[in-house]
Amino acid sequence: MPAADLDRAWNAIVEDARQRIGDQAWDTWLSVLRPVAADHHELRVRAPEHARSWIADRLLPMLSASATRVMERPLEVVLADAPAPAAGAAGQRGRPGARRDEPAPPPPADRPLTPRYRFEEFVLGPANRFAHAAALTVAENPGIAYNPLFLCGPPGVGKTHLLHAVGHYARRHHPGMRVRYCTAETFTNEFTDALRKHGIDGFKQRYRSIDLLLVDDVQFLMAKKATEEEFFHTFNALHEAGAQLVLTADRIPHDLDRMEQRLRDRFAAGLVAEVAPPDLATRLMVLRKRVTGQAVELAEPAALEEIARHVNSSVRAVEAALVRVVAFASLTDRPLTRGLAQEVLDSLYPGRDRSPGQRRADQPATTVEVLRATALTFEVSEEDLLSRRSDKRLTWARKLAMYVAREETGDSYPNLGRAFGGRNHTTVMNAVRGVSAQIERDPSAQVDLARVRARLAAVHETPSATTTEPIRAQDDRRD
Ligand SMILES: Nc1ncnc2c1ncn2[C@@H]1O[C@H](COP(=O)(O)OP(=O)(O)OP(=O)(O)O)[C@@H](O)[C@H]1O
Repeated sequence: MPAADLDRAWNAIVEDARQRIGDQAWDTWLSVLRPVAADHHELRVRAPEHARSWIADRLLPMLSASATRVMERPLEVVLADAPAPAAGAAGQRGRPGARRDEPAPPPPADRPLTPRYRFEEFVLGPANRFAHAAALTVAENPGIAYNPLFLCGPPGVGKTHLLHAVGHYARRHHPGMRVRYCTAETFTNEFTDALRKHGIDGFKQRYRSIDLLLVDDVQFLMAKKATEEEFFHTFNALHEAGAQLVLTADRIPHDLDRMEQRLRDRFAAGLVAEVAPPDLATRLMVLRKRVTGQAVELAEPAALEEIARHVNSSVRAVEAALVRVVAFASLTDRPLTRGLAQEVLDSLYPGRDRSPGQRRADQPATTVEVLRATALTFEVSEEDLLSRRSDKRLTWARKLAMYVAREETGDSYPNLGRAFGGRNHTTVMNAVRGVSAQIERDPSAQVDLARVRARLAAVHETPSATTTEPIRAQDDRRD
């Protein structure tokens, strides 16, 4: 086939494949494969040396299907013969774009376990007792009791805490055990990177030569076909070798609806333990524990009750409310009383204590309302918030809006990404985590948050109230 025809055919095949597989990992490879020749039955492509076997197993069958569709005849896509290694390069990995004398990068460092996330720090209650018992049993008898253990529930109820606790316990009580903690997002990024840069073998070695694998937020694997498939093989290899897997997700395996059935089945085959939002007594216990740990001066112990009653969605929300109340007391130099807690929380969560009907159904706000409230607070337009403009003040306003939208709507990161101008879910997730950390340590961030919330209350109660005076936000903006 002449070169021009070959290129045209190849572009059409790649386009067909891209539309069907739509996955970052495969997309990476589609862009580095090069067609070299074709006859009536075969189209030969050149692939980077270090990933030939992976491509042959995973990608070529799909490309052959696309080729057959596009060319309207059976056409198999195969690998062209590998070029002979250049003199002096024997044994080196052929990373695309890498200089020959450049050493392969070191494998990514393990994600550390958070020191505080231990069983001893975990407050028990009816909503988490079962999950806690299951996690402890697995930590005591890894690979024997329940495998995998699948912890699931809404945000902020302690799934990550329990996951890390299993890791801490295993490191302390089973010396020599190889433990690895990662998020599903890290797994995805490392996998994509391994494919693109330094070879899949090192990646497999890192994830398969361990005894305990702890993976957070596996819902992020959904709809990423190549990564899902790699995770499936990792899962099987570890399981067959008797290694323990502990996974967390924001829903039960059955509801991971955009994930392959075989992976959902694997997840559900061990023990599924749900964690629910904490009851009042647990919330109060968490607050007491945090206050003791931080030597906070309480003028009235009932202040904690006020916080526990006011905030009931998750332990994370309870902890954040405590931080805000303590910060307010110290900034205004006032004693930490029940009245002060009520005052602060009323401004942060306005309307929560009113009777239904007084406020517009007392329902959570929508993302559109959050955008409007943030735009008014920061005196920018909603288009600016959705745009790619990245000056410091606007970026902070955008991140804050993402954080409030996540808190208010509980919507998924991908959905929020779409609502915020078609951004990637990772951008939203990083923004939410960044803002969450920022408001823990920075009083002016708390003030900004309170102002957006106050504006949101007005926007929410009076949907047309978009022309009210903007509330000025703090001037020292964060990144
Ligand atoms: N029962 C508990 N006892 C003590 N602290 C808790 C408890 N549950 C949650 N926490 C604390 O609440 C915060 C949020 O918990 P964690 O990150 O584990 O939630 P999560 O369920 O994994 O949330 P996400 O799904 O958003 O990742 C952490 O600071 C954690 O230590």
